Amino acid sequence: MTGIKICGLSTPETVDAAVDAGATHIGFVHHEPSPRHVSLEDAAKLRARVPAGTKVVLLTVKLQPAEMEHAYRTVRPDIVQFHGGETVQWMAMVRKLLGVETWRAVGLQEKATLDRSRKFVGKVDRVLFDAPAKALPGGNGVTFQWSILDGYDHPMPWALAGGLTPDNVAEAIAATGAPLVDTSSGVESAPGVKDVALIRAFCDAVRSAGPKD
Ligand SMILES: O=C(O)c1ccccc1NCC(=O)[C@H](O)[C@H](O)COP(=O)(O)O
Repeated sequence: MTGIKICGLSTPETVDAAVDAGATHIGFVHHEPSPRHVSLEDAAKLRARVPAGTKVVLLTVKLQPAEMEHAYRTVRPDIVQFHGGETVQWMAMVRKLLGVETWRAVGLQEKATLDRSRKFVGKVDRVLFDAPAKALPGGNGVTFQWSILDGYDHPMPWALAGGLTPDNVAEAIAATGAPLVDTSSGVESAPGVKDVALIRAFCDAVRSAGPKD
């Protein structure tokens, strides 16, 4: 089955709705400029609601080493997602020292970026192909040209993000074969305000797209 990450959740009701709808991953954004920002303390409380079968992803943007460790120990996510141009060495160090799964977002505008993303093989556990950063590093609700991924022989686990909605996610899966899809803005009624009906519709649309390898 295609994995589903619902990102930028910030209330108990929407966390529960995403879990009930069948999300495989729940994302918490810890980045103050974002309308989806949650404090580490709130993220820890929300995290406690998530059952063991659903993975918790903590999004961070260029934290200092001590901040990163504090964030990890407070929230205890299953996965840390990097969104701020962190170096390969830094991400590999976090993965090793904290023993946590790590993902790296890659903004895709051209094929050459795909080739450059090969440097993450063996350094992080998954790359998340997203639209290029705008005002925010992520969560901008913008799609990128999925055809950039045509014929690409993925050398490591990956996920698709960027402007995915209940209306376009089945087409995105068919076009790219994404093993895991991620949405944030596409299941919101306003920036930072998640909509339970849209979360359910997104998860249903992914399932309707059928199983993927
Ligand atoms: O969502 C945010 O506000 C955000 C802020 C800072 C760094 C990353 C952020 N989101 C990262 C995600 O994984 C989003 O789900 C991904 O970029 C897709 O977002 P969208 O295009 O809105 O579906």
